[in-house]
Amino acid sequence: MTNREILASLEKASVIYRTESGEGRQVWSDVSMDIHQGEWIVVVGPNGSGKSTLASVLLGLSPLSDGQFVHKQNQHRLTRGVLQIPDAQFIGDTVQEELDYLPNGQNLSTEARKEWYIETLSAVGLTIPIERTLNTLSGGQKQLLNLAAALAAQPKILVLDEPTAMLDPAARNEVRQAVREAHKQGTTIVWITHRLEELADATRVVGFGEGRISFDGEPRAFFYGEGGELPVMTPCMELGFDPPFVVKTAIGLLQQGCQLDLLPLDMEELAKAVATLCP
Ligand SMILES: Nc1ncnc2c1ncn2[C@@H]1O[C@H](COP(=O)(O)OP(=O)(O)OP(=O)(O)O)[C@@H](O)[C@H]1O
Repeated sequence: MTNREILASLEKASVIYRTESGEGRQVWSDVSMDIHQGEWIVVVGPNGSGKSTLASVLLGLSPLSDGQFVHKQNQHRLTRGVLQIPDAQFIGDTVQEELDYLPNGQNLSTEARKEWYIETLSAVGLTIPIERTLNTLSGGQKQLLNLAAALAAQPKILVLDEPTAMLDPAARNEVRQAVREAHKQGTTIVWITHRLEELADATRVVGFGEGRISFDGEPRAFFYGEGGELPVMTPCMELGFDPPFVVKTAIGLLQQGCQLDLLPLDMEELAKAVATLCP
């Protein structure tokens, strides 16, 4: 797929969660994947298929029951992220305390640190006073604060578990922009989502089905299949997802016998593909 440096690898990894009654419940089996420097991996799959377990494993929160998680770098420096339940990640009581736990601001003068708080928060579009207590923030603000802290820690791999789930369209856009910026600076992205439009930036799609990786490849192959034939059942459909409008339109055109130079992933590409059909 790529010859870039491997930052971390899962090798035949399994996870068993213990239920309250003490029984073991296997939720992951035989999961293998390499995460390469500079990738933007979007992880999709139905509810309960094991996507959040990937976030927990990468962030060092869920131990493996079998297999290995191999990484050269200290895990704390390697991965940072945003979990689905924002409160689970807070350490401090106020916004300021939350940011003070990060090593980055600790050696700054008082003046420079004030600037740093503002910069860190504004990277995700937050303008809240740093004195605010965390329990007075909305769910979306908490999610953004966690993202701000994760970005400020400058991890090698940024792990995002449905980071836009509680956000309005403007805040979703802020998140997308902030993550794009981090990716441009070299951060590797692992983005878990149910929103297929969030595949737009992906270099690779990993699809989970029932605790196993059922697809691992490029976004175009995810949406249109790999055979180069008229798609009937694609990896996207096999995972139970309704393809986005752009993909459905392109498949409809192919079914009508149109030859498309490019299988489009977004509206701009669809417009270009349709334009080539016009005399
Ligand atoms: N702490 C836990 N203890 C027991 N079972 C768990 C625990 N966390 C997750 N599970 C189970 O593991 C399976 C995979 O869960 P996971 O949260 O990884 O799925 P998911 O794909 O992220 O789901 P969703 O899209 O609903 O967030 C599910 O069946 C879930 O019920």
